[in-house]
Amino acid sequence: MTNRKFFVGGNWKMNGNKQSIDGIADFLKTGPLDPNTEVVVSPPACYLGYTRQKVDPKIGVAAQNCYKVSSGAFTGDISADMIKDLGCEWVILGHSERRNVFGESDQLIGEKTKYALSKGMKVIACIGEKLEEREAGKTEEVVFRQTQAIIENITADQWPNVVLAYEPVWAIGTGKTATPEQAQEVHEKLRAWLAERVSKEVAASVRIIYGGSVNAGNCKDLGAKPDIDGFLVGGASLKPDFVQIVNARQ
Ligand SMILES: O=C(COP(=O)(O)O)NO
Repeated sequence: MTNRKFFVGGNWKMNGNKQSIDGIADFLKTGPLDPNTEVVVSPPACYLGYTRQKVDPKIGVAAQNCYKVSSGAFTGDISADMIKDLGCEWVILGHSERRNVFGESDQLIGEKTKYALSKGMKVIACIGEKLEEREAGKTEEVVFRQTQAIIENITADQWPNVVLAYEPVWAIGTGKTATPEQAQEVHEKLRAWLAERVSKEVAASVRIIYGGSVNAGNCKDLGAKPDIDGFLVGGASLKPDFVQIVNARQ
């Protein structure tokens, strides 16, 4: 295996309440969690402070989005400064639901990435093709285009604060998980592309994690692939099975 620390994120999306967060905090405390896995959970913005207080300090807390400036007339949005003010250091950017439900462009996601990193945040940057794009043989074209808009906003010293999440849209919330071979193929090609476009060092060190219907039953086979450095888990991160996913490499 590589020297990239295995990384498992739990994207709770627009789900939960204080009582359910208490339950998640409890099963995470019980674990036991593999100490060799970096764990980050991501609640809805209104529960960032509560979650930060409730979960073990060793577990990171991520916002599910943020805007591209520190403050101003942007009703309904939040900034990296506010996320940090709540003691949270991570933010997920470019999730396919932000792209396809809320219309976020590659350019906006790139600007958000630049801003969040400039404020010292750690970023989980999401990419992934739609089913029709895969069926049209455009997976690489789409993934490379999306990643280009992200990497051009990252300076060399900021790369340790970046995790890339490949989340094929057709696998998200559908139960149609990419096979370990399908996911490995994209991760391997993306890493080779990064070696050309950024550097061999960045390509070798950046974590590329997979998201899309990961569960306790498929996480070990996925996690055994050399270029799959972890997961960004949706539905299964709300349940105690999440502990098994965190421990996929054990
Ligand atoms: O969107 C996802 C994946 O969601 P699911 O695990 O529910 O497919 N991660 O950010």
